[in-house]
Amino acid sequence: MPTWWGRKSCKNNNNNNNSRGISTDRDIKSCGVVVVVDPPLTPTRAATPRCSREFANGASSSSAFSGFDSDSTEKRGHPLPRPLLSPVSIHQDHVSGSTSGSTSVSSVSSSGSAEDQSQLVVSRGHCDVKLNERVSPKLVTARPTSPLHQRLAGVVSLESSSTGRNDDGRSSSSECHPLPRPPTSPTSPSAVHGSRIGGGYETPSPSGFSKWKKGKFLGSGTFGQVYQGFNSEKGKMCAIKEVKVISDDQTSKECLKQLNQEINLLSQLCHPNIVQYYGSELSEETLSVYLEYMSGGSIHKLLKEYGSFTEPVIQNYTRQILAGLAYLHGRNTVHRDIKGANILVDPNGEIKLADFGMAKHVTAFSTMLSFKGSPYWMAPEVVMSQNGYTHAVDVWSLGCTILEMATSKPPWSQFEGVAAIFKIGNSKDTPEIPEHLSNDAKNFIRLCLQRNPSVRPTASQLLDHPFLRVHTTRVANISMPKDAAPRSFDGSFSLPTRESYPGRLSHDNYQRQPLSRAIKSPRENVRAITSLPVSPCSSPLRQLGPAYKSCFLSPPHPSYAFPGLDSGYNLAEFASSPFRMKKDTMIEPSSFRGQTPNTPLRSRLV
Ligand SMILES: Nc1ncnc2c1ncn2[C@@H]1O[C@H](COP(=O)(O)OP(=O)(O)OP(=O)(O)O)[C@@H](O)[C@H]1O
Repeated sequence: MPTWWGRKSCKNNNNNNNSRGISTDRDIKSCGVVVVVDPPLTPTRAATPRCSREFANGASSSSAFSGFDSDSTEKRGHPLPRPLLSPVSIHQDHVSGSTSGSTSVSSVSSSGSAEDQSQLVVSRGHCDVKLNERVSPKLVTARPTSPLHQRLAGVVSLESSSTGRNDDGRSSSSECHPLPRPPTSPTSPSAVHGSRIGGGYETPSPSGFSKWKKGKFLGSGTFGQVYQGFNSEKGKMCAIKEVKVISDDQTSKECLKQLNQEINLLSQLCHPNIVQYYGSELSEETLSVYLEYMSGGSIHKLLKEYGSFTEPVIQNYTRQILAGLAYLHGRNTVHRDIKGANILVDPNGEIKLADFGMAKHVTAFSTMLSFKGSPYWMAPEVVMSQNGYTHAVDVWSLGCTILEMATSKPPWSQFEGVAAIFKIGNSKDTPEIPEHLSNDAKNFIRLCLQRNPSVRPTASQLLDHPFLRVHTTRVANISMPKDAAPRSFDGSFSLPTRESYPGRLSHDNYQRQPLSRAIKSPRENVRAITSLPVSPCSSPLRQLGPAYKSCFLSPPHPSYAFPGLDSGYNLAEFASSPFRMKKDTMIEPSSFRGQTPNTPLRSRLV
C-alpha cells in the first residue's frame, strides 16, 4: 500500500511518523523548499465540564474580511456586500507550518524568510491585537462585544513579532475597544440562534451544558478530531471539529489558529457545495466547531472503501467541486488544499468542499508565497514558491483530484514525498492520465494540469467544458443541485454560447454538431440541465469518443446542442483565449464584482 494512504495515521497521533516519507529539512531544501516534520502532539488533558460560549460574531467591524487580509480590505474596501462578521481574523500567510500535518510544508518565501513563525497575529475588527498574555476570565466578561474570544486569545497567545508590528507593517495594539454590533441577517443560522451573529457571546450555562452533543468519532485531521454531533434543541445532526486548548503547547496553538481560520472563512460562505458552518464554542479545554454533517465522509474515504469511480460519477462530482470553487474564487479566496480527503459527500451524492484551514483570501497587494497543502495535489508554482500564486493552484489540485477519483491514488503517488515534490516542481512531466477516460475527461485534466498557471482555465470557465457540460443529472439517483450548474459571472445560470467562447470552437476530436435550438434564458438552461436523460452516453459530443464504444448509446437530447458551439476544447486555443485566467485579472478590483451568487442565503439551521 503506498505510503500516502498512511497519512491519517500520522495526524494528531503521538506516533507521528511522517508517513509520506518527507524525512528531513535538508532533503527538501535541496529542491527549494523546507518541509517541517510534525512534532508529536502533546497529550491532551482530561476534559473538564464544558463552560461553553459560542463565538460572538457580533462585534461589528467594517473589516469583516480582515481575517483574509485585513490590511488590504480595510484600505481598499470590499466591493462585495459585507458578509457576516467574523469572530477572529488571522493573517494567514504567516501560519506556521511547523505543526501541521505531515504533508504540510512551509516554504521559504521569495524574501528568503521561512514562514514558520510561531507567533501569530490576530486581527480583531479594527484593531490588531497583540495577544501574548493569558487574559483573565473577568476581562472576558467585561468586554462582551469583542469579536474575539478573549480566553482563546490568551490561550493562543499571539503576537505579531518581536518588533511589535504585523507583517503588513502596521503596528499592533494591545488595546481593543468594544465595537458596536452590526444588524444581523435574518437568514443567518447564527442570527436565528442568537448565538454568534450580533448577539455577543452566548451566556455560558453555569452547568457547562451545551446544546451540542458529541457523538461517535469520525476521524482525525491535521488540526484536530472530528465527531458526529447532535443539536439537542433542533434535533439535527452536525459534525464537530474539535481542538484541545492547551495554552503552553505550540501544536495546540497552531491547531487553534487553523481552526479559527476555518471558522473565520466558513462563516462568510454560503453555497450548496461548501460545507455549512453552524457555530462554535469554546469550553475550558476545547474549541469546537459545528459544521454541516456529511454522512458519506470524504471522497478519499469512499475511494478507499469502494475503489475508483466511474466517469459519470467523476463528472458529477467534478461539476459540483467546480461550482464550489467558482463561488470561492469569486470571493477571491483560494482553498489551497483541494484533494479527496477534503471533499465530502452526502448519501445523495451531493458534494461539499471542506477543510478551509489552509484557505486564503487573495488581495490586490498580496500574492501567496507560502507553501501549504498536500504535496501530491500541489501545483508546481506552489512547490517552487515562484512569484506567488493564485486561484490557479486550486485548478491544478482539482486535476489531481480527478486523477485520484479515477485511479484511487493521487498523481505521482508512486514517489515518496520529497521525490514527488521534486517531480511536481522540477520536472516537465505531467501526471499520467488513465487511458480508459474519455477524450473529454483527458482534455479537461490536461487543461487543469498545465504547468503554466496563467494558461490554466478558471473554475468558471471549466464549468463550460464539454466534459461537464454534457452530463447526466442523475447518477445513482443523484439530483444535481441547480447551484452546481454553470454559473455566470453575475451568479445567474447559463450555458455557453458562441459569443461567450469565441476562440474555442474547434477541436480535432469532435465534429461540428448541428444546431438544434437556442437556449432562451438562464432559467431555461437550468431546466434543460436538470431534465436531461440519465445516460451519460447520449451526448452528441461523444459520438467519436471512446465512451461511445463502451456505453449504451441513447439518442442525443436536443438541449445538448448549443447555438454555434462546437463540442471540443482546443488546448492551444484555450491558452490564447481572452477568457483564460491572468494573474492580473485575479486581483483586479473589478473582478470582485458580481461574483457573489444572487441566490438567497440558505438557512441551514441545526
Ligand atoms: N462535516 C463533516 N461531516 C462528516 N465527516 C466529516 C466532516 N468533516 C470532516 N469529516 C471527517 O472527519 C475526518 C477528519 O477530517 P478533517 O477535515 O479534520 O481532516 P482531513 O481533511 O481528513 O485531513 P487534513 O485536515 O489533514 O486535510 C475525515 O475522515 C472527514 O471525512
